[in-house]
Parts: sequence; structure tokens; C-alpha cells
Amino acid sequence: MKEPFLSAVPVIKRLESAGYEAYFVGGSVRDYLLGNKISDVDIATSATPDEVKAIFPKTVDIGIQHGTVLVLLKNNSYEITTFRTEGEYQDFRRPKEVSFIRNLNEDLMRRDFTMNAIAMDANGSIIDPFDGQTAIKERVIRTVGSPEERFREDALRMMRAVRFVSQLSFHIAGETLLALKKDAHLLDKIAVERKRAEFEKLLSGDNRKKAFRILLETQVFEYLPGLKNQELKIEKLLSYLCDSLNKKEMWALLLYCLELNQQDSEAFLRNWRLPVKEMKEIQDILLYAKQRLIKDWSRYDLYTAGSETIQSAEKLYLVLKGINDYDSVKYWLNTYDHLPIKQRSELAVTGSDIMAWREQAGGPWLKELLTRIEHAVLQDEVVNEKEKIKEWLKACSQKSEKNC
Ligand SMILES: Nc1ccn([C@@H]2O[C@H](COP(=O)(O)OP(=O)(O)OP(=O)(O)O)[C@@H](O)[C@H]2O)c(=O)n1
Ligand SMILES: [Mg+2]
Repeated sequence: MKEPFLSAVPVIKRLESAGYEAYFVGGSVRDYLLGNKISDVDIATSATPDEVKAIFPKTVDIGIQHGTVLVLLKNNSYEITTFRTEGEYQDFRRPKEVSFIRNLNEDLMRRDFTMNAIAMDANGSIIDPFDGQTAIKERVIRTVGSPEERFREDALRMMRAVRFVSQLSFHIAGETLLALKKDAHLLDKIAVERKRAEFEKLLSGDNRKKAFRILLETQVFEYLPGLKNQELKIEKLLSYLCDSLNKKEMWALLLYCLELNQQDSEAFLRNWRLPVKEMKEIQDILLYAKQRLIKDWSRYDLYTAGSETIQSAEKLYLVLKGINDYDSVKYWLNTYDHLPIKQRSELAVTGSDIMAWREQAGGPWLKELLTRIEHAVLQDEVVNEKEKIKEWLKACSQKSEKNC
């Protein structure tokens, strides 16, 4: 066994010495068996949340109604969930209440896919009652037992299946895929935030285009915000070689394919409940990439976009043009790096300087003039030094140029 499991072994040992069972479960065991990078280590135990809290001095209640307690130990934190069955399901969403049980097998039985229903004890021994290891070897996503039952317990699992296609490059077992087609409509009941978490993992996965094909084939896309009836536009996305794009760039590509105007793009992202900051970043990427389709970057565009957006927008532009060459990203970033200023606060003059020189109170004229100076500095019309700018302004106004 290796990290991060090794550091978590004492957590399991402590639960065991208090008389309970405890195992590693979920994605960490799956990713370990796959030889992939392991994110969070999840632990399942026969101890109830109160019993867990009595054993560890530092805990946080993060999902006590679902039986999950966060244990803080030596700079690490571990989610410990009591073995449970999920009892009565309401409206195809996760149940409000769960029943705690003392039996590992029953806990594994209520999990979504066989590859996710494997437990590992503190010695590294695998407990795999549903043959998840074979599924992992065969790279197949198969529900534990009846797919319809599993999807009716929590319809989000259908999206999880598709995101695992993208992330792990697995395929979906026949019966599981049939149930996905049949039950896709149940996704209507699922909170957008939960759908978004899965969709974003799908957008970032290595096999994202195959996952999009499955969204189309199963009609799952019909139950995702803003994608209803957009089959042809989603198909357009499949024509691009987009593996190099990150999550935000993928959102921007999707917006491009959907051919939405600025206002509708914003509404689309809002409907997915994206944080406002990310919405703005995605829209900027799209804006500059579209501009790039028409012309080269101007120095002023580079300046207003900033390095992160330049990189993303140029990457998206290359994808839209089908150009497989990263040199232009480097070229424009390098041009950006050599700009004389990166933001207005770096201008050698301030609004107060100009008001004093002009002996004039502030107003819209001042904002316009500062923008004009920014342009002039960026175009090397004038050096970014106070005296030089003062002279330039004087010469400029003598020539009675506009905005001088
Ligand atoms: N709707 C869900 C969500 C989760 N699980 C179970 O809970 C585990 C942990 O869930 P989560 O951390 O959300 O997903 P992971 O499979 O661990 O994937 P990731 O690596 O992305 O965390 C899953 O492996 C699965 O056994 C489930 O049965 N049904
Ligand atoms: Mg996990």
C-alpha cells in the first residue's frame, strides 16, 4: 500500500481497536487499482457518526444526516461514512434520511457501479463482492445489480456514468446503457449544482468526445440546462479536436457551438449556476477567441485580456481553426510580457496629475483621456514617464487631436 492510504491507516486502526470495522472505499480504491492518481481517501465504518466522534478528538459534522463525519488528524482530513442503506428514496433524489447498518456488504450493495463498490482493509486486502476488479480490468461501467433500481435511487448516477466514460475512458455495459436511455428523463429532478459537478468532470476528461456522443445517444443532454433540443449544435462540438482545452475553455467552446449571443450566453452559464467570476472568465475567452477569428491580437486587446485569457482564447482559436500548433500561444504571451504596462495603475500619470495640468475638474473627459494615454503608451507613441507624457499631451492638444 502507498500514500495517501498509508497516512490514513491509523484512522482505520483506531476504529478497529474501538471494536468497529472500517475500510477504504469508493473512488480512491478504484483509482488505486487502476494505477491512477488518488484524490480523496474515503473511509466507511460500522461505527455510527456519534461513535466516530467519540473516538477522534477533532471532527467536523459535514453530512451527519448521511452519516458522514470529517476527521482531522495530523494535518490531514478524512471523510468517514457509516455503513448505510439509503432506505426510501424520494423523487429519484438522494434520500433525506439513511439507515445506518453494521454490515459492509449491504453498504457496498447500495453503491452505484461495481468499480466503485470495492473495499480495502488496513492490510491492503480487497473485498469485492460484486466483481468490480473484473469491471476495472475490462474497463466497463456496470451498475451494482439492477441499473434501473440504482438510477431510480439517485438519477445523478446516470451523469456519473457518462463522466466516468470521459475521465477513465471506460465504456458503459449494455444493460446499464439501456437503462440510461430509458431513465434519462429522471435527471429533471436533480439539482443543477450536482449535475454541474459531474458535467465539469466530463468536460475535463481525456475521453470527453466519446462522453458527448453518449450524452447524445442516450438523450441525457435533453435534461441538462440549455441543451434541450440542441442536438445539432452539440454534434458540431464533436467536429473539433478539443482535448487540449481546459474546463473553462471547454465551456467557451460549448457556447461557441451553441451560437448564443452575449446575453443568452450569460443566461446559459447562469442556468448552470456557475460562479459569477467564472462566468465572466468564460465569456471573455469566447469574446477574444471570436475576435481572433477576424484579426490578430492588438496590443490593447492583449492588455485588456491579460495573460490567462490570452492563453485560453488563443488555444480556443487554434481549436476552432483546426490548427495543431502551440507556437502562436507562446508568441502572443511573449508579446504581452513585453508590453510597457500591464494595468492602468502602472501608468506613470494619474487622474489627479492630469486634472492639475489641465486645471480642470474630473469628468468623462478624464476617463477618455486616460484611455487615450493607455493606448499611446501601449503603441509606443510615448514613453511611460510622467514628463514625457506631459509633453506628449501638450503636443497632442496643440495639434488639437481628438481626445487630447
Ligand atoms: N450518486 C452516488 C455518488 C456516490 N456513490 C458512491 O460513493 C462513492 C464516493 O462518491 P464520490 O466521491 O462522489 O465519487 P467517486 O466515485 O469517489 O469519484 P471521484 O474520484 O470523482 O471522487 C462512489 O465511489 C460510490 O461508491 C454512489 O453510490 N452514488
Ligand atoms: Mg471520491
